[in-house]
Formats: sequence, C-alpha cells, structure tokens
Amino acid sequence: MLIRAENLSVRHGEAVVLAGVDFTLAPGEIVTVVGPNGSGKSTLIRALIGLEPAATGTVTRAPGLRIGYVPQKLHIDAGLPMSVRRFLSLPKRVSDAQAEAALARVGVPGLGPRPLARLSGGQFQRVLLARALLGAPQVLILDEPTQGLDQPGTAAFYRLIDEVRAETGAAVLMVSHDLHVVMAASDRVVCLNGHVCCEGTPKVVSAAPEYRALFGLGTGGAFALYRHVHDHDHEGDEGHGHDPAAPHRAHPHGTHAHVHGPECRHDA
Ligand SMILES: Nc1ncnc2c1ncn2[C@@H]1O[C@H](COP(=O)(O)OP(=O)(O)OP(=O)(O)O)[C@@H](O)[C@H]1O
Repeated sequence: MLIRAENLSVRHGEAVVLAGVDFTLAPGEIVTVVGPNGSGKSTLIRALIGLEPAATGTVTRAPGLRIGYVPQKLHIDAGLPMSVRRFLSLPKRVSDAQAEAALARVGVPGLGPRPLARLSGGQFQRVLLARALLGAPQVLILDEPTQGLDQPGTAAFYRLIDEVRAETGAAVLMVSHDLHVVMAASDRVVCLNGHVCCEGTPKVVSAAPEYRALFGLGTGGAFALYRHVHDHDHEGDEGHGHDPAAPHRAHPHGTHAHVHGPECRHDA
C-alpha cells in the first residue's frame, strides 16, 4: 500500500471538514475523488500528502514515497518573468535534456523558453504535470487538473494521465467534479461529502443512490439500483442491507460524523 488513511478526521478551526475517512492507494491504480464544492476533496488530498494534520485517525505513507503533486491552484503573477524552463528546475534543478523530454512527454515540446504567465490553461496544466513527472513519482496527485479546460482538452489530459500511468507504473490520485469525464480513466472512485459516501468502480459509484442524490441525478431507476446492489461485494457489510424501496438522501455537508464505506452503504 502506498498511502493509507484510517478513520481520518480533519478540522479547520472548529469545523470538522472530514470525518471517519478510510482510504487506501495501491501501486499503479488510478483513483478519483469526486464530490460537491466544499466536500473536503482538497482537504483529503492535502492530509494524505501530509500538508494538513489529522485531528483524529492516522495517515500512513510508504517510507520514502515519491509524490508528484499538482495543486488545484497556482497563481502565476502575469508580470512574473519566469520561463517554463526555469520553472521546471524548481525546486530541483534538471538538465535541459530532462526538461525537454518531460515537456515532449506531456505533449508540449519546445515550450521551454516561453514565459510561464503567458501559457494557455491546457499548456499550463501540462507544464505542471511535466514538473511533477521530473521527480519520478510513485504517486501522482492531481487536484482538479482539468479545471478551465474544455471537453476535448479534458479528455486529452485524462488520456495522457492514463499513458503516464501505463509507462511509469505510478499510482494516480485525482480530484474531479465530473465523474463522467474521468470514468474511462479511473479504476476506483471515492465519492466524498465530508465523509466517504460511497466508493467503488466508476460504474458502481455512478449508479449509487448516494452519488446520484449528491449530484441531483435522481435515483437512477430500478436497473441502476439492481446494479448497485449486485455489482460489488458486501462482505463485512452485515446489517446494512440495501432496501431498494427505501428513500435515499444526501447528507447536508458538515452534519455527519459516521464512518461510511468501504462500500456504498445507506444509513439505517
Ligand atoms: N485553510 C482553511 N481554513 C478554514 N477552512 C477551510 C480551509 N480550507 C478549506 N476550508 C473549508 O473546508 C471545507 C472543505 O474544503 P475543500 O477545499 O477541502 O473542499 P473541496 O471539496 O476541495 O471543494 P472545491 O470542489 O470547491 O474545490 C470547506 O468548507 C472550506 O471552506
């Protein structure tokens, strides 16, 4: 296991932003965290990296784990006279050949001399990815990497992530708002709303009542429920059987402190 969180809770001041989260990331897998605004996605990522302390529970990382992190926001001052090439040597100096190889790998060869502040959104995301890859990460962590990209740009970026995973064997942990665009590129999806609402393959999560309620998608119909109930293993889930006739509610953010998961459960 590369990263493991057990019963993780995180506070921001008085507010419990995450409660009772169990999470694991295994080598080579692509996991996407989805959830509405303010559901704690970035907080989870930051806690897993060690940038936020756990209020309760534990986060364990494999010793010496190399993490390549692409943060959600990186404000570049429009007047900043920094080239792409120089940026790639921060914080660790890399050779021109390494820099160019990384740029070529992410589909933006020759961008080195360009001022960082003048790149398009898609180019900038690729440069951030190139910089993360230069550290030969075992885990690539990307917080909403396609924010501001259009649909083709987003699809192309996820294809690139998939290629990088295939080539390097790095595990990938991503945050996204939109499950559907990441479906093809994710092995596992964790749906978050202050706690883990549901978790599983993209197919299972997209059909899960918790996910559908959270994103206002309705119940998904009897077939979706059937798939949800039967597609995954409920070992250890005794006493939480699914009742397709029962109403399913989304939980208002911040009012919950139960441990949910690891599979899609319903509250009693
Ligand atoms: N440094 C901070 N201090 C206080 N509260 C914070 C801090 N960072 C985040 N929060 C709060 O914690 C909650 C979770 O924020 P977080 O950024 O993890 O959500 P998110 O799911 O990533 O949201 P989004 O989709 O909008 O990026 C929010 O209510 C937010 O206001």
